[in-house]
Amino acid sequence: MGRKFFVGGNWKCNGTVAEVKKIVDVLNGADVPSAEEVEVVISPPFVFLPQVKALLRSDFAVAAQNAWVKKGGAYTGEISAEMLVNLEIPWVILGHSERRALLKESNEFVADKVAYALGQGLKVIACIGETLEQREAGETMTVVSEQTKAIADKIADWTNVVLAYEPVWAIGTGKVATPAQAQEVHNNLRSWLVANVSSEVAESVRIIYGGSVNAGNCVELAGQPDVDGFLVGGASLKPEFIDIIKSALVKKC
Ligand SMILES: O=C(CO)COP(=O)(O)O
Repeated sequence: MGRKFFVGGNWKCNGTVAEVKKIVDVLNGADVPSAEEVEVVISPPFVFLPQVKALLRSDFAVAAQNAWVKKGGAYTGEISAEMLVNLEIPWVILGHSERRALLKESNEFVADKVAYALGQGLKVIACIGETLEQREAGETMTVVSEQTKAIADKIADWTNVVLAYEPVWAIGTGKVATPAQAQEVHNNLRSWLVANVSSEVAESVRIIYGGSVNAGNCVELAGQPDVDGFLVGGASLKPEFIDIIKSALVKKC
């Protein structure tokens, strides 16, 4: 097996130069499992990416929170995948539910972004997840498999993809999915990948969970066999993010 535990910190639209320095200082001083045991990726807003990249310890990587769907040009306000590559930013988060909901990014648009970013050599954290209404209507698997299918239809190689299952009802709400709820969806996603992509991809792709992860709930979630890590929002701005990184050690038990 050997899926390396993955912990991403999505800072969303937060931070000042001084706050960024403070968070990076905490990360740089932390005693965490080695890069063999956990892959840590920090995702500040675009404007802070060069600052974070310059200051951050070398065993942690950085990610952008978005990228334009094709080659740059006359797209005011957008940031292209080529620019991220030029700045040596290795990762990008795509399809976050906040962008899907607020900026009306469709499954197809997100999939086009994933395909384009991969084609430029970026590694992608691709986000999927259902709303509360969809969960209550029993549509969770339909929704997440449609989101995943849109991506699967447009990419041939999953090596540089991490799939982030982030139920919308759990994001920023303090209402975390139970370990059983997360495990069920992750396991179903793996079965979907077996049936629709390949058993090799199903076995090797990391499926991480996001939505109100904190120091208090991360260990139990990390203990689930199909939870390969986390995408953390609010808690990634706080020192407790270190404890979340350390939950990687649960996999060794
Ligand atoms: O959206 C998320 C990470 O991308 C999760 O956010 P919270 O951890 O703040 O719920």
